[in-house]
Amino acid sequence: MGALSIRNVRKAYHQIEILKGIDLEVESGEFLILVGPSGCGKSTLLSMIAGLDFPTSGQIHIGDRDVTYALPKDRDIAMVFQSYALYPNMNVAQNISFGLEMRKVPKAEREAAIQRVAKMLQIEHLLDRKPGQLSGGQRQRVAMGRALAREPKLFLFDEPLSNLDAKLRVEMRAEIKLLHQRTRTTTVYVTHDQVEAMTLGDRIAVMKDGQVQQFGTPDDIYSRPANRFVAEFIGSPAMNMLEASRGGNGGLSAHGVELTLLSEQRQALQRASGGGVTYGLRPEALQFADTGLPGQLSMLEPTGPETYAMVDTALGHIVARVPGKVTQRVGDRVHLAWSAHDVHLFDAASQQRLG
Ligand SMILES: Nc1ncnc2c1ncn2[C@@H]1O[C@H](COP(=O)(O)OP(=O)(O)OP(=O)(O)O)[C@@H](O)[C@H]1O
Repeated sequence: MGALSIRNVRKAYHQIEILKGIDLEVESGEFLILVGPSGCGKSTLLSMIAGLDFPTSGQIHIGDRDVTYALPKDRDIAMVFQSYALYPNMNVAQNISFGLEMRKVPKAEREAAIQRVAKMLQIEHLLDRKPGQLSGGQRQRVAMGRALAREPKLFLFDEPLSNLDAKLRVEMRAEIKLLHQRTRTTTVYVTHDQVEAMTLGDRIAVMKDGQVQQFGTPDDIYSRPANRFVAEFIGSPAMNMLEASRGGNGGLSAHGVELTLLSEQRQALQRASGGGVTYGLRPEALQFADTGLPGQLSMLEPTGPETYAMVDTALGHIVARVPGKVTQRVGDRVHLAWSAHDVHLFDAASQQRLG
């Protein structure tokens, strides 16, 4: 049995089903990401795992215990929220040890836990300060310290970095990753940020409308998105989607342009429910070349290490993400080239992956 099992969990509020049968098995020590657009039910699912609310049906097991209807205090979990929820009148050391005190942990053990956690998070010099005297990042670290002090079975994070500025977010993201590598505590982490999802997760559950669209490693999700929604949600800029149709010769064409395919992709096309197929190309799969799909450069967005180039082609606007600076200028005629290995095919009607 895994560290956390979620079995056919459904939740309705006022007859509206918010979670529509969620199944997830999380292994011991794993870092699971719940990601999806606003309102897809990530936080609702996390509250069921935490015991802040109960499912309408289904079961939740932590280890071999059925905790579906157990209170939060009986689940051996620790939560870190986006609002740090520190006690303003207590100093950092007291904030860290408060949960232990409530559980009647002896003083010597509490002191040892404060030292262990403070060392791990490098906040030893802040132990006497009140939350009001700390920066956002330091407060977030204290909030994590409080959760870590208990050595819980399960660590739950609800968008813990969303209140931090961009630079601090990147730093704290790396710290959370290091912390997990050190403690190997099973973790469930909610975010709507795909970079956090890809960089932190051992596995990612991509959610939409109360359902898991795909559950896999970051590489699975990026390299073999299960459907069009996952393909467009993960990756920035988003995957280019070209509407194509099956030609008489077993291939694909769009606006009279023949699209490159591998032989296994031609075979996969036979699973399409109708004639319509969506041909997906990630911006990073495209290069400027001497020959290929012609188009006109309509916009350039240099970011420093790479440039996003918008090209108007017979197949529509296509975004290419090319390394470094580009020598071409807006208005120039260019050619786009790609390898058939980088093509993703989706059934236009069902939006499911074909190959
Ligand atoms: N207690 C509640 N009563 C009624 N509806 C609720 C309740 N809690 C959540 N919802 C609804 O459930 C849906 C999912 O909400 P949830 O907070 O889980 O989404 P989320 O994916 O975490 O979104 P966000 O990224 O915006 O936090 C929303 O439509 C929300 O309005």
